[in-house]
Amino acid sequence: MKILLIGYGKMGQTIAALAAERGHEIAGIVDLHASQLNISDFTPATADVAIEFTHPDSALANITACLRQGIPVVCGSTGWLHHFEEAKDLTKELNGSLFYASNYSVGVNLFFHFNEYMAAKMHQFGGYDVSVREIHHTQKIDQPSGTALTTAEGIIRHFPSKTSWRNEPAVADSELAILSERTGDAVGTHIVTYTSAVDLLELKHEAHSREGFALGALLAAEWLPGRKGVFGMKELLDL
Ligand SMILES: NC(=O)C1=CN([C@@H]2O[C@H](COP(=O)(O)OP(=O)(O)OC[C@H]3O[C@@H](n4cnc5c(N)ncnc54)[C@H](OP(=O)(O)O)[C@@H]3O)[C@@H](O)[C@H]2O)C=CC1
Ligand SMILES: O=C(O)C1=N[C@H](C(=O)O)C[C@H](O)C1
Repeated sequence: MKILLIGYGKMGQTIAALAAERGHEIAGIVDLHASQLNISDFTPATADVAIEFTHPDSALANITACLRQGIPVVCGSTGWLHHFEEAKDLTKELNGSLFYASNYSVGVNLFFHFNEYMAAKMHQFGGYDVSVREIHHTQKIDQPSGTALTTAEGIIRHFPSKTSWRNEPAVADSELAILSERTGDAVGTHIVTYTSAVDLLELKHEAHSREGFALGALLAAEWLPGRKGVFGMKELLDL
């Protein structure tokens, strides 16, 4: 497959290396400083699919440009989801193909699945409070992480005494605290903690490298072409 890489930072470079191992060709690289190319230089004849990992402020514009060029796009950038409805509407209007995941790691998507199951069970038995903690490298721009937000949304859907989240210790019982920590080059850790008067239960995912994210993004890129609409890891992994 010919893959257009948009963003050639930590993720773009990890994906490029793994794409080569999987026999793919890099059709081109679009990056703020590492390349002079633009998305408008590419068409479906020159790129089968684009993979976008850039910045919260550029994700929507990059997705829009790919959709306008008719190139299916796999987006991994986080921190832009307040624009997700616009991206969905444009995908529909242009009969395009968009894949989005706040986290492409297969392990994290299993974590999301177990998180929802656990929230429902913990609420059913009662007596527990719940919080979310995420730990990332100091270069990370958005806070809380996209993965922590997906986790929080999963809890709020299944644990009805939490109705909103707050990115600091909770003030009201109905608030789900998401605590964010930035340290060194931590790749990404997410922990859900339930505490009661008598015990503590935790669900934790810790990424050891970026290769799990890169593999998931490539699996999505291999799966997306030929499918029209907006998709995510639940469809890809049949979770
Ligand atoms: N969904 C997932 O599984 C994962 C998501 N992410 C998310 O992916 C994004 C990128 O992460 P990461 O690779 O670690 O970040 P980096 O900062 O290492 O890389 C981002 C790259 O994008 C470039 N860039 C910035 N703006 C644009 C633009 N408008 N067009 C093209 N390129 C641009 C940057 O250039 P320059 O450095 O010159 O500014 C940089 O090379 C983040 O939002 C992060 O949260 C990360 C890991 C996994
Ligand atoms: O910026 C990162 O590094 C990561 N971002 C994603 C997020 O915001 O959840 C996924 C992963 O945790 C790494």
